[in-house]
Amino acid sequence: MSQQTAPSHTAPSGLGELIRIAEAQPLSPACDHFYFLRHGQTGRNALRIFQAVDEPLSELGLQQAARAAGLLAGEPISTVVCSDARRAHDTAYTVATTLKLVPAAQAALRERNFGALIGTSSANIDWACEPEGGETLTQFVARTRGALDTALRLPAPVLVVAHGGTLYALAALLGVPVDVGLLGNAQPLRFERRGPTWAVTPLLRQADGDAALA
Ligand SMILES: O=C(O)[C@@H](CO)OP(=O)(O)O
Repeated sequence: MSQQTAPSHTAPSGLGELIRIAEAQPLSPACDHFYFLRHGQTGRNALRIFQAVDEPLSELGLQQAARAAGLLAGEPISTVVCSDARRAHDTAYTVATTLKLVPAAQAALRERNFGALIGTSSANIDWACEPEGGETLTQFVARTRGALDTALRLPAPVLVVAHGGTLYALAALLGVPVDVGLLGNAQPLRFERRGPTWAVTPLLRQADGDAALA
């Protein structure tokens, strides 16, 4: 799983706009900690192409999901909630099975709908763009905020399995600085309340290559 080059960790274009929108509507979960997992790699992640909801995990993605399941197996997780996009659901199912849970799939946790950009290169992604037939950044942040607010009211600790965009929005909604190095596929993260602020700790500090980052 480490045959690719190390990630460059360069923040994508338009991320500041996403953060500005999210920070104006902060999220205040009642729980004191939860977990987040971006899905395993897909073939289109590796090629850096915007993908549809039916994109499956690649062979590497399946291995990453199994690795994440092993890392999360020792955590006392009570609820697994996931995006209903195939790549997130299949990752969540692998992890939840190890935890003897069943993931609850939510369309509201999907990645931003990039509309007409789906099928084109995401190498120079600009989160501030307004793709034809897709969601605006404001719409995406509002939808994601609502889905996360609902998910984090479920029996704790909760594991959310979703997307890179979900993680950018989540971090900004909690006021946690975005570390692009945490965006690699299937790297389990623990979010924890520390007084009035939140902190994020990776359960795995291993990236499988920047091809998966967008
Ligand atoms: O489509 C992508 O390349 C990214 C964008 O962040 O989404 P996902 O995390 O679903 O791979």
